[in-house]
Amino acid sequence: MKTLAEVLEGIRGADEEALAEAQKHMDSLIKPLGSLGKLETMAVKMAGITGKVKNNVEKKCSIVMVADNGICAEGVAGSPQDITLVQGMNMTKGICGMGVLSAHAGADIKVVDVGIMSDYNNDKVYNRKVKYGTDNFAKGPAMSREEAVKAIEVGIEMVGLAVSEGYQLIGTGEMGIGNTSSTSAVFMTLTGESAERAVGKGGGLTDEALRHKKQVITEAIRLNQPNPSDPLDVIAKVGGLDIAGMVGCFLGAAYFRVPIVIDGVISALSAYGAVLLNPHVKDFLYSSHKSKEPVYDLIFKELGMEPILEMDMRLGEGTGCALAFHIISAACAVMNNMATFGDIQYDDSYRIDIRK
Ligand SMILES: O=C(O)c1ccc[n+]([C@@H]2O[C@H](COP(=O)([O-])O)[C@@H](O)[C@H]2O)c1
Ligand SMILES: Cc1cc2nc[nH]c2cc1C
Repeated sequence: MKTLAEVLEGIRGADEEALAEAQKHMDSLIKPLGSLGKLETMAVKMAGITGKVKNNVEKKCSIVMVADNGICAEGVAGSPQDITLVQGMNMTKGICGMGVLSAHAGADIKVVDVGIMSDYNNDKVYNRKVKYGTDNFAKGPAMSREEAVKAIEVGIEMVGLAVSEGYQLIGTGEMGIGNTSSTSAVFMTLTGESAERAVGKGGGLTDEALRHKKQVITEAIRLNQPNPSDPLDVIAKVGGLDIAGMVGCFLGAAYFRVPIVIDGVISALSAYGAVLLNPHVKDFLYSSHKSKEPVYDLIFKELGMEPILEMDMRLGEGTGCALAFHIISAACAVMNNMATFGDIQYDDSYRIDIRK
């Protein structure tokens, strides 16, 4: 099993030679230059990850980090806290939103208990419980730095396992009532952003409850004083085990050189955390849908990325990744299967490149 330190040390950026070769092949295909837009950039990006121009992403899975968040005690979430456990179990049966959409996309699911607050009987769950839910970060740190590192290493381990099983494309997912609070708290600390702009209604809140959520998060940051230039300190003090587990997935994907898809707002924040820990991680990231939770846009601006779908979704779980899988696979089909001008023996010198 890889440690966080080994992974941070071992991550390398995109394969520049493969990127250049892939761009050359893409530009030789029978179409106006750049006319397949993001499908082109997605297919070329894949080459930078794998080192190969042509890639197959048919074997794919989503890794779902399930954990409880102690901040729920403050009344910041509209859903009952035990939905975390209930949905975690439902995910192993494939009956929840992400289960149905993943099956539809031909993707497998790995459900990981990185911190559910209760015990259960389900051997389909990867039990990697770091602790029985985070502590309430309105009263003190959510967890210790060591626990945050352990949860990150769970994510790294799960991606390593998926890669050893032959998975070629990884999705991220989470289930953790209260985790839009930790997501906003981490982002506000890292960037200095205000609660007004960075806190939303998550799974559903009244306007009054939203005002309370903003207050609780602002106060919690003041109480814990996380160090904005130390992402691990921030994740430990005002983050969550679900977030830490996903940070580990993104770092692991970069280390093992496999493409990984960002899901909704919690996943986006985790990707941002991983990029802060090692900027090369960005070379391995694919976006999916734009989450309706307001901090999503702020995170994506920091990441310098754009979502590929706008579907008014805000369920999380890994639902957006399941949709993106179809499109990433389509991008690879373009690179793999379209003919070149050379193949059809047609002179392409008339083509004008109107890309910026
Ligand atoms: O992924 C998103 O963009 C997203 C936005 C809002 C809510 N969620 C899901 O809802 C839960 C968190 O919402 P909340 O209100 O309990 O903090 C968590 O289990 C997420 O899967 C997910
Ligand atoms: C049922 C349910 C499923 C969820 N999945 C993510 N957040 C959720 C919140 C609820 C309430």
